[in-house]
Amino acid sequence: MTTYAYLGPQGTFAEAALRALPDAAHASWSPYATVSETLEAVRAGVCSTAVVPLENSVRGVVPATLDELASGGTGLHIAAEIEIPVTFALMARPGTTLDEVRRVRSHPHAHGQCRGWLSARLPQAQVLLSTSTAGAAREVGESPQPGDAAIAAPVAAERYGLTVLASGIGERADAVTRFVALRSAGPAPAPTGRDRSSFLLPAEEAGARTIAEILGAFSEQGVGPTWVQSWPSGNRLGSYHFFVDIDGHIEDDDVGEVVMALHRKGIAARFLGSYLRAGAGPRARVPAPRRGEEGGLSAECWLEALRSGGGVVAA
Ligand SMILES: O=C(O)C(=O)Cc1ccccc1
Repeated sequence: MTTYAYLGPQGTFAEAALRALPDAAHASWSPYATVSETLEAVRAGVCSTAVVPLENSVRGVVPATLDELASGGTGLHIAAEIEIPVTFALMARPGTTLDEVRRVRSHPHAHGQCRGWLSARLPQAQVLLSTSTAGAAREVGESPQPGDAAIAAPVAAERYGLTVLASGIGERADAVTRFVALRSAGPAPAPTGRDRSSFLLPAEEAGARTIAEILGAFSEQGVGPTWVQSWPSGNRLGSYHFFVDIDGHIEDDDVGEVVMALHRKGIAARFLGSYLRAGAGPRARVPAPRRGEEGGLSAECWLEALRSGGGVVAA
């Protein structure tokens, strides 16, 4: 039986992501307060798999998760990815009205997606950060202070006895967050034909190479990265680790060729896992270069437009 650790407490989006995993109904789940503690539960052997947020379609990556993956000591591989829609509600203890709200607690990614609403409706409210949305809701439920509110998933209001004062307060109704399930490094699950693979190119390996050289190793094999993130190594300005995702499985020939091509360039990529990719889209591969000029500006005209200061050009 899988034993899941997830970014808790109950009512987080991470919990919703866990629920979406195929074996969730037959697994045990334990909430942890922070991303680090969630991953530590797996490293310490208390749980087999950790579910943590990786990236949001509006606010971008979750630094705590990338920090852990980049630190090199995780010894964890991605076993699954889950994408779930995220919608936000403002909630407070029963009896509190919107006019009385003085402090709004939430996860930084939730605050970041509700800035417009907060500045329009609660411009004077103090923003307080919590380690998760449901953590913020729980703090408000337990807080004796009047005027406290939280931004969280509507389900967290029920869980912590709060009243929803406003819902759908995020900037984008279609916001999505990508979560990953991480477990101890080991052989990847068998290829399905709809897989994704993740790699970390550590700063010390990428060294003086340009990003073009690094990404060239992928495109030379016809493999287009679907996700690239540079992440500061902390050593000095300009020293980055690179996270790269590609469609395909480590067992696939072209993915294997990429790994070998990187190695020949002196870059020992760290493998972060092959797993069934979320979404049913086709495998991403490098498109053929544009040859004709049909239906658009010629490449020369486009360059000329940019050189003359035009960013937006009517075709
Ligand atoms: O705090 C949560 O509920 C999480 O799962 C992290 C998060 C917070 C805001 C948007 C997406 C994920």
